[in-house]
Amino acid sequence: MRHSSKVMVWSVVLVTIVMILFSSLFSDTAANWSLWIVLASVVLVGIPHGAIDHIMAEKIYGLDASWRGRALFYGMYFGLMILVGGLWLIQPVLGLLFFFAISIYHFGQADMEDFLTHESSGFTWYITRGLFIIGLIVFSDTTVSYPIMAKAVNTDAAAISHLLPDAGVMLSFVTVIYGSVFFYAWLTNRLQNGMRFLADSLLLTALFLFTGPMIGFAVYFALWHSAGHVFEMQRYLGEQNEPMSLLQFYKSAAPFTLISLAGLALLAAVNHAFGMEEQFIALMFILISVLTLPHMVIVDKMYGEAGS
Ligand SMILES: CC1=C(/C=C/C(C)=C/C=C/C(C)=C/C=O)C(C)(C)CCC1
Ligand SMILES: [Fe+2]
Repeated sequence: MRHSSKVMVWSVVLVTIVMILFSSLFSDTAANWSLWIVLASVVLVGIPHGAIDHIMAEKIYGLDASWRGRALFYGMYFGLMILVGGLWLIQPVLGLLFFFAISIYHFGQADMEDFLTHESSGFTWYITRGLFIIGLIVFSDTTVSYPIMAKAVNTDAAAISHLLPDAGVMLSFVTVIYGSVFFYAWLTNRLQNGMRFLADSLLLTALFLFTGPMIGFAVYFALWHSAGHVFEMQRYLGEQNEPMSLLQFYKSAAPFTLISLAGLALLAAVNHAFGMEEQFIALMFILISVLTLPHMVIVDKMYGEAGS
């Protein structure tokens, strides 16, 4: 997690601990609220963090404000969205696997920004970190995660649990891989802020084990991934002598956030009309995946440019 100040870091720790206590002490209420907590995370921070991609792209690719520059960006962005949407339509299982693959890379890349020394090239560490996060999301409570994944690929949860090894085995497996790979990274001086990385990993593990995939994801996505990302973009723009305040960030993010939310509302309305409320989270899941690929491409370029 990269955050701009100590106060931010401690606020994230505090919120995480409060959510862990809330889920443990009031587990029924937490379960009832979890969909709303995910929605709040996605709407208030998750979608806005991707909704300034057009501004980032302008800087990163040096696109000018000409029609040609704009057409290039939106053509690329929507083209990639349609590609992912098409994959979901034609081969939902591949759509799901592809989404997990890009989530692993994208989550891992953003998370490791603060913890890798400059000499180490990132890919292995990104993938290891991302695998751990997705492992926690998928296997921390499969009674919650499997039905959502099943809906997205038109099957039932039993089929998924039949296909995959036991969740406890999978969790231990990803934890052992994560632990050993990063122990090696630490031994070979590829890790910096090692103690903070350890604390960060333990806190995230506790978060998912105590709160499950929904609240765990909501907290991670808003406070680790998206907030960290916003600070990273602020740093990048600051280096380009174009500092961006938080208010400016939300203003710039407003148009595409609202368009995405309108899309989500449309999906919800169509679903409601067909009496398929429980599909909603699966649809939101697919919507996020469609938005993630172009976003990932731009963010990857940003990290490459920042040269970290
Ligand atoms: C499996 C699973 C989930 C996974 C969500 C993922 C994988 C989101 C990735 C988002 C990305 C990469 C955003 C980029 O900025 C949910 C919805 C928490 C619900 C429980 C089951
Ligand atoms: Fe992101």
